[in-house]
Amino acid sequence: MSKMNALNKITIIGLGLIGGSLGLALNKKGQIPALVGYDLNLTSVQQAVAMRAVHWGTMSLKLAVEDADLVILAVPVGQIKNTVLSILPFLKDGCVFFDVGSTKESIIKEMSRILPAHIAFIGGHPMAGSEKAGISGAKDYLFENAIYVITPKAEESPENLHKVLQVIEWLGAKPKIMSPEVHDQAVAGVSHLPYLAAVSLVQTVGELGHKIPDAPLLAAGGFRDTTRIAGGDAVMWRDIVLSNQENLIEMIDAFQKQLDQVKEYLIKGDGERLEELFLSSKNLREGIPVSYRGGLPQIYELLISIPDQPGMLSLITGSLGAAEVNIAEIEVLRVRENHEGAIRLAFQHQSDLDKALIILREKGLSVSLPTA
Ligand SMILES: NC(=O)c1ccc[n+]([C@@H]2O[C@H](COP(=O)([O-])OP(=O)(O)OC[C@H]3O[C@@H](n4cnc5c(N)ncnc54)[C@H](O)[C@@H]3O)[C@@H](O)[C@H]2O)c1
Ligand SMILES: O=C(O)C(=O)C[C@]1(C(=O)O)C=C[C@@H](O)C=C1
Repeated sequence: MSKMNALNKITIIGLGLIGGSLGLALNKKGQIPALVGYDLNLTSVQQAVAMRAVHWGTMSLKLAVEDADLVILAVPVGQIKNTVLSILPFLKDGCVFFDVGSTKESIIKEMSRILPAHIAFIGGHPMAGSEKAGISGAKDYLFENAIYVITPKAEESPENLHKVLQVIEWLGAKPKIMSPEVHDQAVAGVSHLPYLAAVSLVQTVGELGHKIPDAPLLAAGGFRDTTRIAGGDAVMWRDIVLSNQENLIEMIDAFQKQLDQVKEYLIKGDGERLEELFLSSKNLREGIPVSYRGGLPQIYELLISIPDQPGMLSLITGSLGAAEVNIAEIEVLRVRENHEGAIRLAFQHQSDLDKALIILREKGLSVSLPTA
């Protein structure tokens, strides 16, 4: 990067899940002389410094942003405009704003109304996250392999574009340039509708719980997987859905049509059509790239069938631990009394998976690799 384009000071405004994760990843990369954080909440600033998500933090906006080459806005969508207005007086010429907001069209329009010509705004949206709000959930690997959408103006300077592309590269993410309008239509379907569907599912089961108090007790993996995102922050999601109203209403109509279709097949008892629909959905879902796991790095998995007897878990973890095989994730599946259960293990490296296969089979365990 030439001196003119240097990123000597980057400031992150909003040190929550996304701001904290950005800071952790950028700090780990070690390329930025000054990585500074600001948040309305003092505890978040203190935590960010303690976790080394920033080099230093402050509750003074002026100190935070003066001399910054890039200001990353990681606040809820509804806070972006006011935050930008309060920062503007302290910025040096040539500073670039880069946001992470989940919607783009309304933000970009607002920015073109309020920003002077010498301050650039490049819209961004990392397609990775979690339902955990706040810096405690921040992870340095959150954006690895994730798509990072940017929505620059057609006339944006190559120098400014280069700055945000450099940051995306440091995060290990994959940049994708889109128009704000197309981005918002796409995320209405792949991100915002799933959140509303999860909310509606949770509410439906909540109501069922009034009639059958034990029903929520029976909720297993299927319910948990399809509703995880409903645990997200209410204010963040309120801002997101309100800033993508029209696209989302269209998506809700499309979703309702799908539900009506299934309902019609059910009423008619049309097994053939239902099977066709389920098969086509299975195929469509399998067509979604698997190397990308919502921002998590590639992992290598295996499944172990285990008899229902004490000590199985410690046998597995103990024998892998003794061979210094590092387990990244462990999940106990389908364990019912007097039945075989299964354990899923995940590793960060293919070499760990290979070693684990040998060790566990030597212990007489039935180990398999999951199908795609
Ligand atoms: N959570 C996700 O999965 C996800 C993924 C991609 C993008 N985003 C977007 O990232 C942004 C941040 O989301 P998050 O999940 O990190 O939320 P979060 O609640 O974890 O963090 C937001 C942080 O911003 C701070 N904040 C709020 N208003 C502020 C203001 N006016 N000035 C300074 N700090 C302020 C809060 O104190 C908090 O620390 C949102 O715009 C969201 O749409 C979220
Ligand atoms: O929770 C996750 O795994 C996410 O990826 C969060 C998620 C999404 O589901 O689309 C939610 C909102 C964001 O704007 C981007 C990502």
